[in-house]
Amino acid sequence: MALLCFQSLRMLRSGIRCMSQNAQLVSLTVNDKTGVATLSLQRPPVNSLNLELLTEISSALTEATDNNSRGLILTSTNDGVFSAGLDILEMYKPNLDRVKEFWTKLQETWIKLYQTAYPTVAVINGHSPAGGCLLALSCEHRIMVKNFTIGLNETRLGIVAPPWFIASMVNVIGQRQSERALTLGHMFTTEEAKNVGLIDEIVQNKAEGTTQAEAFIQKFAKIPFQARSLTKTWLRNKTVESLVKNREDDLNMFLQVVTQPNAQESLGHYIQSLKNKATK
Ligand SMILES: CCCCCCCC/C=C\CC(=O)SCCNC(=O)CCNC(=O)[C@H](O)C(C)(C)COP(=O)(O)OP(=O)(O)OC[C@H]1O[C@@H](n2cnc3c(N)ncnc32)[C@H](O)[C@@H]1OP(=O)(O)O
Repeated sequence: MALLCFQSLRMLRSGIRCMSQNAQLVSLTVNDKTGVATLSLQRPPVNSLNLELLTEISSALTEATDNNSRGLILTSTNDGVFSAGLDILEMYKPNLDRVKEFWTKLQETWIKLYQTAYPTVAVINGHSPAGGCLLALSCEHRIMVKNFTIGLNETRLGIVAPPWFIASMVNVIGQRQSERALTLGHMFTTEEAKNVGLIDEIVQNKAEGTTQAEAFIQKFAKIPFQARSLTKTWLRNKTVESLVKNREDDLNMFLQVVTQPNAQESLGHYIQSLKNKATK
């Protein structure tokens, strides 16, 4: 409690204000001097994206919009894992109603993040596989701490990245590099990611990443907000519309793929391998 009060006091002094008071799996703060919001994922141990975390991310994005944020930094409270991607337990031996709700919330969260009017920067302060990589790809700028990995590794799990995951990657690194990386399920090191254009900057730590992220957002200070946001909408519209118009088909395809006996078997082995690794 004392620590909480001390932290709140320190935040107030630095002009940082807490938003999303009810959120538990994310924290949303805003810097009152710059209007930049910071959305931090905080679902231990690895920020795997389950229904509840996605729900809180989605609400936080709306709150940042309602608060007229000038920009948003997406990061993790875990220095080591940005996000482990989708929570595999949501897809393994799933309850049908819940898994439908889960996928629908993932679609909604991606659509919102991909289309925010304000500039978005991912400060990737840890590993970022699959769904974690998707979150980062959806931002406009990616800053990554050295010595971690990022990529769409779905094929390694015996599942496939949906077309909108693929499109998000192609829009950043192009067809050729995406084809090579996604079919192999390649996880790029920070340096490889920079070389291929998957990330924009390499930093030593999260604090440096945050400073750089604020500098990126500051570049838009003199650009009229609406002109910027409409340009972004038009640039990204084709990608988003292809999901918006086919959400039901996409859900059915997901259910079909993920409930295949082969996919379930692969997911089961993968969960076991993660558990074995964790107990070593
Ligand atoms: C329309 C077309 C059809 C579409 C079909 C499906 C499309 C699906 C699309 C996307 C899929 C995904 O996002 S799948 C998730 C992929 N993620 C991964 O492969 C990452 C796996 N995790 C790791 O590699 C590591 O955990 C880590 C590098 C992220 C962190 O390593 P660290 O050493 O710090 O932590 P541990 O490995 O010890 O893990 C701790 C703890 O967390 C559990 N864990 C890890 N990842 C996940 C996860 N993604 N979901 C659920 N749980 C996860 C791990 O098992 C450990 O648990 P225990 O402590 O209980 O042992």
